[in-house]
Amino acid sequence: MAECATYGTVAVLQINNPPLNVLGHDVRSQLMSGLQQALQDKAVCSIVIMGKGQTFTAGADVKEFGTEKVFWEPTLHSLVEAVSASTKPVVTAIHGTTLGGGVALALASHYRLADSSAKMGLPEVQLGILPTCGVTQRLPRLVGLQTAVRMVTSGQTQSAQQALTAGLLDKVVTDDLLKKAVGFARSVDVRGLEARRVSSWTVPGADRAEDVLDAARKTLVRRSRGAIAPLTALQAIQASLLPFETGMKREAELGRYLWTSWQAAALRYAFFAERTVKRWHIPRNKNVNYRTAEPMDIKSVGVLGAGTMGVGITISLLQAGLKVVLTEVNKAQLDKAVSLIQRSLEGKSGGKPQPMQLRATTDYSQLREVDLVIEAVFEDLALKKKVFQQLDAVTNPRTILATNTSGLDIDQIAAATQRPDKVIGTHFFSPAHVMRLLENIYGRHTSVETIATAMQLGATIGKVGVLVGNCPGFVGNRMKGLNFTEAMFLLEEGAEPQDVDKALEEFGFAMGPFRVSDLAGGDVHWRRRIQAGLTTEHGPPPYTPVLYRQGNRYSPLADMLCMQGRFGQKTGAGWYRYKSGSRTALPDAEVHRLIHKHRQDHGFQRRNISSQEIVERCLFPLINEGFRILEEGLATGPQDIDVIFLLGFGWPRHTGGPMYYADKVVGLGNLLQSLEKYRAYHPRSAHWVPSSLLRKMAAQGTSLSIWAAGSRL
Ligand SMILES: CC(C)(COP(=O)(O)OP(=O)(O)OC[C@H]1O[C@@H](n2cnc3c(N)ncnc32)[C@H](O)[C@@H]1OP(=O)(O)O)[C@@H](O)C(=O)NCCC(=O)NCCSC(=O)/C=C/CCCCCCCCCCCCC(=O)O
Repeated sequence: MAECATYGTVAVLQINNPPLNVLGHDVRSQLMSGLQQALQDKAVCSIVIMGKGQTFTAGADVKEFGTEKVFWEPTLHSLVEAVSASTKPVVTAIHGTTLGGGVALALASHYRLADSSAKMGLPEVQLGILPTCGVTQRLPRLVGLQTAVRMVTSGQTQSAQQALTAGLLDKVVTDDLLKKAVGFARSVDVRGLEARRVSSWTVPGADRAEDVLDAARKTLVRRSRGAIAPLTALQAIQASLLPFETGMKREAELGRYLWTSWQAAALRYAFFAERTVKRWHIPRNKNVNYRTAEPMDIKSVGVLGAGTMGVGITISLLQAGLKVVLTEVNKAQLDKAVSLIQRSLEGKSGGKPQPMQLRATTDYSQLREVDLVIEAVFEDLALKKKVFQQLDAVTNPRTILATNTSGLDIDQIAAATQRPDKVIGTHFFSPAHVMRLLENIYGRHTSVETIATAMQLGATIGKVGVLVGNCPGFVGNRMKGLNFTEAMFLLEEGAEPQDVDKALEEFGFAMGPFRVSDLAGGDVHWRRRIQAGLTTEHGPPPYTPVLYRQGNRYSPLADMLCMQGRFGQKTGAGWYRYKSGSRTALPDAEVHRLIHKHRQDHGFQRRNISSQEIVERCLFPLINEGFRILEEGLATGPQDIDVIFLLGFGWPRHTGGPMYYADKVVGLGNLLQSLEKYRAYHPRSAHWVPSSLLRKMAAQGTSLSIWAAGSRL
């Protein structure tokens, strides 16, 4: 856990708790006793604290957070204070990615050394808590308010060089950190120790503090969208302007407030959910799971289609060091894509992709030898089936064929080939090189090897792969679609697009559904509705009631906009209007007139609709659908659904995701009651009928977390 050794007059305490040296209770205990021994040993003049293996330490053990263990002595706080109070100089030697509590230990030490490849960060606000243990008090004294605010409130990591420039490190070294740290520790003089205690320093630039803090507060109010940790952390940093002990008390007070908040619990859940989804199984056949599966080795990938998605996918693959054959029948489109890809990679790595790594071609037969193909052509079932037939003919029979469809039937696409076991959905989210989610969809015949390979590919390219079953829209779009459906009903009943967007943005989404629709392009879903027979390019299908389709209430408002060519930002008009070259959504009188006339034509009585009703009506049907998805065995567990929404649809992370939010914030009983209430008002919408799983769980008074713990392997 922690090993102690002496090198002449230097005692070295090395954390050894693989894989990430997290500071659980055992590690803390051993570090504390190592420190005490070193302090008592007359032969020891200085002390080095460092880590073995991958990293110095990834910080506190987050698995302890929900338990009492975090308060067992020595707590992290006691350990950090013991380091700070040491009567012999302590040098912390950092390597790997050092986070949270690791930075707290470094700040309390008297000297800080790092390997040149090290990174340092304070991700606590991402877990809904504060960097306590004196970090908010020592860091500003060391690096100034501005850098401290940036590090603490963003949670982003700094490179060793950046940390050195900021004053966080005393020295950056290359190679043999142990030897260099011991050499450094030998050179430091105990007589200078008092001056090295950061707690005795004052914050540099304190005269400009108000300006810095005001500017940070304004930015954070806008950015945090309801998350309380960043603004609370700012208050703790502000307290660093007070005497050290007073600031420490304030830090502890604010730390306790966040520690017990529901948002901290939700963010902790989100942290582990992202890691849990890699432990997938197929609910209807638990023998098919991550343990029994062996992925194929993927070295080269073909990408078919060089549109926006194809380009983003290609960038992700190249960045991970895979060979890519980008295929597109339209030469001009292909050339444009290659130049976009090169520009994007130059910006990131300072170098063009190696010519060997990216081959661009208009010739399908060049895909013959790749290990896996990702098809990213236009979202049209007939076209995809034709493309898969061609791919089946030209590629090696062992090649996996993946489709980037966002909701079409995987089984129908697979049926166009002679290798349905090697066909899978790999649904990337736009922009594909930025968004971290990869929704992987297995069909009826997809083999376990194919599933494992798609999941492995996700990890290789730095995405979080979530495995789901095949149904229209899969998990993400199937649930998300209901949110938009209700949003339009709200317009019919009296809300304006900006009212709906504002309510959901206040809930924590970066953008409400109408702004998202304008950004993505309303035509995408319009075409899908046309394909599904819900509408036509000229209005409702013949003999179809305007407000009722396929057994459910239907709003034609989005179709009406599309029929006018209002597809959103790209056409300068959608649910809002846009000035040329601008992305700012401006309310549009024409849209208001269209909605108003529609209300009059169909006898809707306009009424005031509260933000609460908007949020509930947009989110509760979506959550109810999540329960149906679990019931139908289309997702391994609620974590999978939550991760899809957190990483793919901008669901506010501090609420944990739709299923967590329903379970722990709304409460399943309350959710059921609300669904029943809205169902009574809106009997023609099947999405208000509560799922039987929800009913059962609400009746039993059980929770999704208990259900998930029992079902996950
Ligand atoms: C970048 C990483 C470090 C590594 O990434 P990667 O290599 O891809 O590995 P992963 O797959 O992510 O992780 C591998 C497994 O390790 C698990 N893991 C990772 N980090 C932790 C962790 N910190 N704790 C536990 N487990 C961890 C992960 O789940 C994987 O497990 P598995 O394979 O799935 O089983 C990456 O991992 C990463 O970014 N990790 C994040 C680490 C992090 O967030 N660190 C900061 C933790 S918070 C902290 O350190 C805070 C310290 C100060 C407060 C301490 C709390 C005290 C109680 C407060 C009481 C109230 C206040 C009172 C005030 C007072 O008195 O002071």
